[in-house]
Amino acid sequence: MNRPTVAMTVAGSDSGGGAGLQADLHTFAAFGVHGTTAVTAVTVQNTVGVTGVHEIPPQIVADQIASVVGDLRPTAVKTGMLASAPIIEAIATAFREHGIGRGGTIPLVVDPVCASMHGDPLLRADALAALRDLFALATVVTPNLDEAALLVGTRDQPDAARALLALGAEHALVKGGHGTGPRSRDLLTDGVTSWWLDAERIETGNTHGSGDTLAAAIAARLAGGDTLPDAVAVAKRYVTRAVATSYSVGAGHGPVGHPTADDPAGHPSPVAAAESTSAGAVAGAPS
Ligand SMILES: Nc1ncnc2c1ncn2[C@@H]1O[C@H](COP(=O)(O)OP(=O)(O)O)[C@@H](O)[C@H]1O
Ligand SMILES: Cc1ncc(COP(=O)(O)O)c(N)n1
Repeated sequence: MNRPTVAMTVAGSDSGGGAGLQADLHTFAAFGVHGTTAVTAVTVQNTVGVTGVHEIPPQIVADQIASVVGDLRPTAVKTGMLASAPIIEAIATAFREHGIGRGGTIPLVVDPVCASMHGDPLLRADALAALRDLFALATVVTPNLDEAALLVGTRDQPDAARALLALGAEHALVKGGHGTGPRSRDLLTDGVTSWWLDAERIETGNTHGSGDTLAAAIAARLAGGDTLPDAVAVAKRYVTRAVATSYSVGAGHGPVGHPTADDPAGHPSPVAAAESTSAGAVAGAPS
């Protein structure tokens, strides 16, 4: 019997279905990956904003991780909304115990979610230090420009990336979705090689869940065995299609779409430097 590739998201629930673990599961499904979850918080959320947060007890979050890893054996993990310092600390301990992240065998994508696109907080203000500590386990950390400013004090992509690597992340992917100009450029670096992942900026207010979708797509590809730069190149192409297929629902910001991926996880199609260059990425020294 064929067994599917398995990935796990450690994230919050968005009752509006556009972001959080709902976006992650849509993304995993689009890549043909079986998605599993450890829920950190339940948000009361729609397309207009977040009006409530219920945090899950830290031990229950850790137990979900142990339960899933012990049975379904995910081959990549991503994190999204983590809510509080005690939850982050319980997750970090569970990750170390189960070989998730640097020093282990299971790659880890840390999307350092701090607020919703409406500006509603999704992380307690006193949890920033715990979140920074988690970066030492990350195969890649994927802040947007606002999160980069909050976490490392700069919106300059190369400067932010360097600061994130100094905190222990193996790779930094500083996203440019919140920038200005006709292109939406993300910077990936491991400190030696850097890649600008460049795509057209699509004119739409419906980008709810774009960051979650990018990070989940990276995790889906890592779960299928891609290298990190290959996974990011495929994921960037995917999120551009996701934004292009976004739609209006509700009165506020609609979600990105989740079209079937061109490159399902588990079916390697190496993209590395050569092909990602043709997709708009440029490899070179950090600048
Ligand atoms: N309007 C857009 N057109 C094309 N790509 C976009 C657009 N907005 C965001 N992206 C891309 O979606 C991904 C998520 O970016 P960003 O919006 O910065 O993160 P977040 O959702 O965490 O705030 C990035 O790859 C970014 O370049
Ligand atoms: C539970 C949860 N997780 C993550 C986000 C971030 O998504 P966005 O930046 O698109 O609002 C969110 N709004 N809700």
